[in-house]
Amino acid sequence: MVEVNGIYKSFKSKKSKKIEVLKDISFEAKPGEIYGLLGPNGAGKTTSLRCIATLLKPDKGSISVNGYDTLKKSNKVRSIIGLLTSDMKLSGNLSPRELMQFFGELNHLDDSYIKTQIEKLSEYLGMNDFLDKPVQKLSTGMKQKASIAVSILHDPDVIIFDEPTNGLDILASKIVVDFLFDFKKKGKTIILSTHIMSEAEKLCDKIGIIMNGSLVENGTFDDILSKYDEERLEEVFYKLAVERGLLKNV
Ligand SMILES: Nc1ncnc2c1ncn2[C@@H]1O[C@H](COP(=O)(O)OP(=O)(O)OP(=O)(O)O)[C@@H](O)[C@H]1O
Repeated sequence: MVEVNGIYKSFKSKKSKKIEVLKDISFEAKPGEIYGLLGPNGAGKTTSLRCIATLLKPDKGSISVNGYDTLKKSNKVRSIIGLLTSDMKLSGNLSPRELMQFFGELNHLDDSYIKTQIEKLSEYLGMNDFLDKPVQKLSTGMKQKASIAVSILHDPDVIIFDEPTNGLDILASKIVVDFLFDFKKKGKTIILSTHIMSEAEKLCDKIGIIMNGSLVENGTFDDILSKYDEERLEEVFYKLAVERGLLKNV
């Protein structure tokens, strides 16, 4: 369970000007639920996810993960979550197996547990053919699978995935989508960001639409669609963007 309560976050520009990128963001995601954070480029999706994952500290507000406050119990929170971000780009000579071993050791996991998880995840994500190849020789989809395997090696209860299908072809995307459904069935709490509306419609139980750092909608699809009297989320998104001056009404 993840509860985000009224968080604000600002960064300093080069001229020391304060830029507020998150303004009063609140939402929650429960076990067995996929929550999708949607928004245009620069809206604040990654910043929100980084705050939940304890990589950034909100200026105001609070976040709890399975009841643990992300500021007061950050180590505990890190042990509960699996984080996948676009800046986790894998490179170098290590193979997926070696990377999983390395990150497992870094997280103080038991060696026999690491080995069992490597076998299990490799089978599960279809990585057997490239488990021992250097990451730098892998395709984008293969690298993404390896990143996912690394992020969930410790069998986290909460999964935070920033644009998990970014750059993947339709087949590789399907593997990621199937994996997310499977994890949802296992009762995990999943929060993901995307700007692919169709993906959100297919995957998410609840969504939050974030624009210019504010959560402008938060709820189930049906609730949001009926509120705007639309059949497609895309149309709602355009309406909201026009209202906020992000898109011209043509
Ligand atoms: N470390 C930082 N320092 C200064 N500004 C930052 C920093 N990180 C993010 N920002 C700014 O915060 C805003 C929100 O960025 P964020 O990465 O959260 O957006 P996003 O919704 O994930 O966008 P995208 O879809 O393009 O990935 C942007 O204007 C970005 O330039």
